[in-house]
Amino acid sequence: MSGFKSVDTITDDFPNDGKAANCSRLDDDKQHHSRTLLIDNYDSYSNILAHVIAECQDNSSLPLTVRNDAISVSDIRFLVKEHLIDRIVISPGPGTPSSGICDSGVVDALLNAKDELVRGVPIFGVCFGFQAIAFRYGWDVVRARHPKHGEVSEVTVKEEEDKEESRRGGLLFKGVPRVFNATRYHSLEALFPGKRKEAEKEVRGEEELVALAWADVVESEKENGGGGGGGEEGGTVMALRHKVYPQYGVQFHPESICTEPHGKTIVKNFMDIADAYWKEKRGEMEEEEEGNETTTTISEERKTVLMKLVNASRETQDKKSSNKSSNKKQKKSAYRLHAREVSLLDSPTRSEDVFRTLFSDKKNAFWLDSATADGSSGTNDSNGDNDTPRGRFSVMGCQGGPLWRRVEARMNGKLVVMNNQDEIVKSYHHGGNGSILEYMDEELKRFNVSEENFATCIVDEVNAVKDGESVKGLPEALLFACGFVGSLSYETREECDSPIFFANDSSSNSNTMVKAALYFVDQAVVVDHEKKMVYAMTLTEDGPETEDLFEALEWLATTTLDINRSLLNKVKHVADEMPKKTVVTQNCTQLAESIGFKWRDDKEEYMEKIKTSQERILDGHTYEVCLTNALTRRDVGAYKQTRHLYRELYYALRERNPAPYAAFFDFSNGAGEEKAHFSDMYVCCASPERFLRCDQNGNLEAKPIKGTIARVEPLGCAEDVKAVRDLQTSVKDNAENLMIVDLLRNDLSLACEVGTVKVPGLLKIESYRTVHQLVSTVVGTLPSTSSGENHAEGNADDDDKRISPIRAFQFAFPPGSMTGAPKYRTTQIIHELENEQPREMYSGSVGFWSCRNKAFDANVVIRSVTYKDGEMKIGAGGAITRLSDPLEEWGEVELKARRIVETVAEVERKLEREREIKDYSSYA
Ligand SMILES: C=C(O[C@@H]1C=C(C(=O)O)C=C[C@H]1O)C(=O)O
Ligand SMILES: NC(=O)CC[C@H](N)C(=O)O
Repeated sequence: MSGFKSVDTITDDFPNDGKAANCSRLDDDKQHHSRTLLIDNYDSYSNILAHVIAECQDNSSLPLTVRNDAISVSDIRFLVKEHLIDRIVISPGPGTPSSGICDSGVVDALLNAKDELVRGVPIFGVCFGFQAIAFRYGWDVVRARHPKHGEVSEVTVKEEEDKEESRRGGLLFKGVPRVFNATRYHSLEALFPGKRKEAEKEVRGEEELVALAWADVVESEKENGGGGGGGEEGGTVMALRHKVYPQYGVQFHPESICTEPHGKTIVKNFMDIADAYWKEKRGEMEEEEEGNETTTTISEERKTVLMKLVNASRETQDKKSSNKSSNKKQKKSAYRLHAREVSLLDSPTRSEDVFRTLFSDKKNAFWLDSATADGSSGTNDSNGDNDTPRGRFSVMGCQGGPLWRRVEARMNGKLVVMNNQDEIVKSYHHGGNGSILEYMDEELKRFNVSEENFATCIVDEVNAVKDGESVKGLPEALLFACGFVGSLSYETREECDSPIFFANDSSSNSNTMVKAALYFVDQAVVVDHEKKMVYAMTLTEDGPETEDLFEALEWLATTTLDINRSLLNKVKHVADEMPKKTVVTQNCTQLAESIGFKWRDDKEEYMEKIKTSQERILDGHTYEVCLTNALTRRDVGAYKQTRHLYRELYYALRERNPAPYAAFFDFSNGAGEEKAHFSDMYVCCASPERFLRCDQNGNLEAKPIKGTIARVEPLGCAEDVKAVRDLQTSVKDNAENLMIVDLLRNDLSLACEVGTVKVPGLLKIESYRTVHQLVSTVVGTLPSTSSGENHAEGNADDDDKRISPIRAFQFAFPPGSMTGAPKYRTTQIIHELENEQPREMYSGSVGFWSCRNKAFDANVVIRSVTYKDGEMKIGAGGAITRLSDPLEEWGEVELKARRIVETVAEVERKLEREREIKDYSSYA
């Protein structure tokens, strides 16, 4: 597998980048502050494990986390000797310990270290880590008889009291019921060598490991603790310990949401065992080490690097706690938000009317559309299981005022920025590596709208609100206060922890591909569906009455007039023109082909790829693969015609497939400079899935979807209700979802404060026009310094140290529901299976990144049709697990693409008819 870093380099992209190194030894009182080294085997659950460890450590400090190829045994020896670490946790991970360095990096050498100092360090291995320990002591690590991914099993713990273990300060399972539930993610298992076939049996020394717990135990074996050492006729070994060294391992995942609360107890028990061990051993070891100065053989340079990491992780923690109370003075923001409001009360007006009246014929129009909440079209057809509103605000606009920008980033690092006069103001390779996320972060820092400004933003009432209170100021729940809106492609992942390797790197195709298309918006219209209000807002430079300010106020006045016009001017809706239901007898593929589309992988090819994905799963390389396919069509139409088509397409799509995170973007490129520098694109998206939202206070929320079942007409009938039940009880769908929930917990953990990552909603049903979905909610909170008042300070030094909301986005991107887990390895597998084809906007994220404290709300781009430079594209896919049936998965892909394909077919038919009538009348 390409892309793995070498063993003896510590990566500079380590998230805890620290200050200048300080090689001094720790003060004595900190010395025995148990420090854990977490070796991350490129897993997608390591960050949650880090949080669990932090919760178990005295001062909630995070472990020192290092990838398995970024540290050497000599490094570890140095850290132990300097009392900088005194226990090691080996994370889960893809692959097998039997592959040696390839999958396990330093782990293999660590477990095989000869010197007592390193051998003596207490070690706790999780899943891959567990298997690595077993492998080290001669067990076999082979394909499991009962592979499980995201499934919860009963684990039975050996009951007898173990004197040796108690001596070390307690048992690994102290306080855990004898039989408890734990989540498993493994394809391989550790088998006791004695159980191997006679012919293969090797002569080995005394057994060094003791099995402590089992799963998959048949009833008759429960009596004797689960089948001895584990083996063909026994259960699957779930926990082990070494007889002499304080080394422990568990095959299940203690950090999974479904192993709570026992997972944490087990980790804490390991910590206690390690503490007790050191109490007894430190003195002894030190004496031995006295005369043995040769054991740490790393260079001064290397020591500096290691100290930098240690200090950085310590600092992160200190910073988190100390900055909480700091109440630094706010520097005044240089930009100001102005707004006016129009009431929609007593009016049947919908956001579609507002968009059509104000922006339908405008250049660079966009619409972040909470379509499910939009008046009559928004039949919020949830079955009541999850009644929270799925989208309260819609944001729309077009080419705006003096601060407005059009931005496009390419894969080759090029960034082009155009102003509202159609002049290119910037065209460069940003920061040397073209980081669009960095660019956005910097710009949002510059344009920050302080909380004070947001709260006191004067909102002129246009229509006095009669009944009920009149609203003063913008609603607190509104995160958007101008800022970036747009679309980040799936390939933006190259700026995240998900490197891309194109075999044909030099091909101009991969280089000039659009990575991101955005507008920096300084004028926008916001519809509040809940309060039935419309706001026009604009961002201006703060200061005395400038011409810009005058123009901004004038824009507010004319825009509110236009909004009023949309109240009177009842526009034609798609709903009025199109049949609600079409009777199409062709299947999705036939229909798509009949209008000129072609799948990238036809049914046979796709099913073959599903099988390959499953092979990779069974080999232990991945637990779940979100595989996707794409329908494409070459479509070079006249500019005007294309613009018209995509607007009509979007109106129809939102009507026929209302979704809470829907969006329309006109990224067409007109003429002149714009044509010369920008791609010609449209995004029409009816996504039901929120990727990530961050509010003004740094509270993050992800709502991953996994589990899809078709609805049965008439909606709500007994069969339709049965479909909900089937989805709720499906082992496969529940497992898929749990895997992604744990993945998202992991992805939020990297940025969030320890103890804040929670799952307030697990496996809830949401129902849409054509499908029921299983949805979960994962939340977390950024350290308080990263949000709130401090942003306005503009103090670069301070700001750089904080985890900005965009960094949190970057840590979590690409959406885990579109990759599967573990993300790092799985995205590589996907890249290979999808013929190294970029997914482009599909699978990426559309949303806003606001000037209000960098709050953002971004979806997962699915159920979409996109257009770029002459190609129309509809992506669709689904999560593949060991339990997937290839034929059913193909059906799911067709199901997801179907409504989009139907909509394209219908709209084109309608436009064709209109053209014929027009031609006919002009002829007549
Ligand atoms: C890949 C798609 O959807 C993703 C996969 C889902 C699933 O496997 O059930 C559900 C929602 C999305 O996260 C798609 O719609 O194209
Ligand atoms: N979660 C894990 O660590 C998995 C370990 C190993 N790759 C397996 O599949 O069994």
